[in-house]
Amino acid sequence: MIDLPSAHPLSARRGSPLSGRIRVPGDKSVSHRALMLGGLAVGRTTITGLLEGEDVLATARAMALMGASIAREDDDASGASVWTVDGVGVGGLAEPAEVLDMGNAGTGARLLMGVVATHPITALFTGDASLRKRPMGRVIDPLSRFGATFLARAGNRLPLALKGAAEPLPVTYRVPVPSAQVKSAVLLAGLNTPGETTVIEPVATRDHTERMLIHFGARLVRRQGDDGADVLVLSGQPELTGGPVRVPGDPSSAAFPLVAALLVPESDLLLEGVGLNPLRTGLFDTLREMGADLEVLNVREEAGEPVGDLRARASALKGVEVPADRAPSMIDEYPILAVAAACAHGTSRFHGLAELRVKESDRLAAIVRGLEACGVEATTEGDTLIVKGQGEAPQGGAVVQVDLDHRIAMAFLVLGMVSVEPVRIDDGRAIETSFPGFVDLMTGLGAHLTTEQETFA
Ligand SMILES: O=C(O)C1=C[C@@H](OP(=O)(O)O)[C@@H](O)[C@H](O)C1
Ligand SMILES: C=C(OP(=O)(O)O)C(=O)O
Repeated sequence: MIDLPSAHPLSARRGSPLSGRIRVPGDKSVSHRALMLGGLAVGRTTITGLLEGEDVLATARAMALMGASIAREDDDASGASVWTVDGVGVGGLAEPAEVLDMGNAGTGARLLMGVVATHPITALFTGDASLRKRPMGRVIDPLSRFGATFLARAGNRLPLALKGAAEPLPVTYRVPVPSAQVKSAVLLAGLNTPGETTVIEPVATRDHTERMLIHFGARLVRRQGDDGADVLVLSGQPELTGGPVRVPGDPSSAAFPLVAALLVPESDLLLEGVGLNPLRTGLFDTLREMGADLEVLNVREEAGEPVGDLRARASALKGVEVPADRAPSMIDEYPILAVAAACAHGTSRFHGLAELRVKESDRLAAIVRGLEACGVEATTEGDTLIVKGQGEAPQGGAVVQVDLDHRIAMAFLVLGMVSVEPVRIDDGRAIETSFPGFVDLMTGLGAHLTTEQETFA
């Protein structure tokens, strides 16, 4: 998306009730990992339902530059994308002859640094203007302990050069911030390291890397440490075996049409095949606490991940208090939760949100700025976000600056679907990173989204 020439403003205003049955695109976290582990496996991995968003395509390009053979096949009978990856085997990555441009993707950049850190190759990493501002010290520190060396811009920012360790040393690392990206970078570095790599995780975060490592045949043991922290022990240099991977619908993407259906009067929406990994479902629990009419149906397991259908019907929501320990299970959902809170009766308080400051944008600041512009009182106290629910439709009538942040973009378009006056975002291009087809999908359900300037009051 960084190559597109000019901004692409979008407006949302009130449309019809949202009804029907939809599938959201594949899970972004699972898609990145499927490409990386498929590329490190022996034999062929066939990925069904891969997210074809910019973030994931950047990972596909990077893995191909290091020797994996990656191809897009015809869609399957249900219309899901099918990709094949012929891997090089753990330790078999080739030095990339070009810079690895990870675009907008923090996950792609940080996890791939983990993979490269224990291969005897040098790779140059960069990204778009958003990714170049994000902190990389959190992976540079543990990956250096394996013997990798880094040359990065001031403040440990991209672009950076990474020289992987020729003779990696096993590491025991206690993750200092609740971050699945940091945990995963260390585990992925442990893959090509002889002996055991140990990650200690005091606060549980999404475990897609662990599940997928086991799915590909790695030996990973999980136990509880004396202080209650999770201890993950990975045996290095396994032979990973390629095979089928089915990517569930992304719960973080499902959140946007789902909250829109709760807020737009008379809506009734079914979202099929949504990933329900318990370390990702904090938003759904929170919305139910707010009074949402939200049902989980037909729960099943696909390729090691729980999946189900979600039915959301328009609901009167009330304010809620969300404790800090729930944040990791819904870390990407606060922008859209804040929009739900803005429409609810009563004040909501969301605690423990420091990590939101280092996402694609400073999301705490972006949420407060956007809500205030739309006539909603919102503020922060330390790492707590406070939103004063209107109990009725917010005023809207603002242009919200997106700063290359897809979740801010989609959240404020949803606000525009219910507010008195339309809401406009200055640039919708970032939506392509995680939710290609968002505008068409929402429009097909009854939402009114347009690029036309004159619809903005
Ligand atoms: O591991 C992952 O796939 C992700 C982890 C989270 O980031 P952090 O690890 O920085 O919390 C999340 O915000 C991101 O969208 C995806
Ligand atoms: C934070 C996100 O992604 P990443 O860190 O991969 O850029 C996100 O998708 O909300």
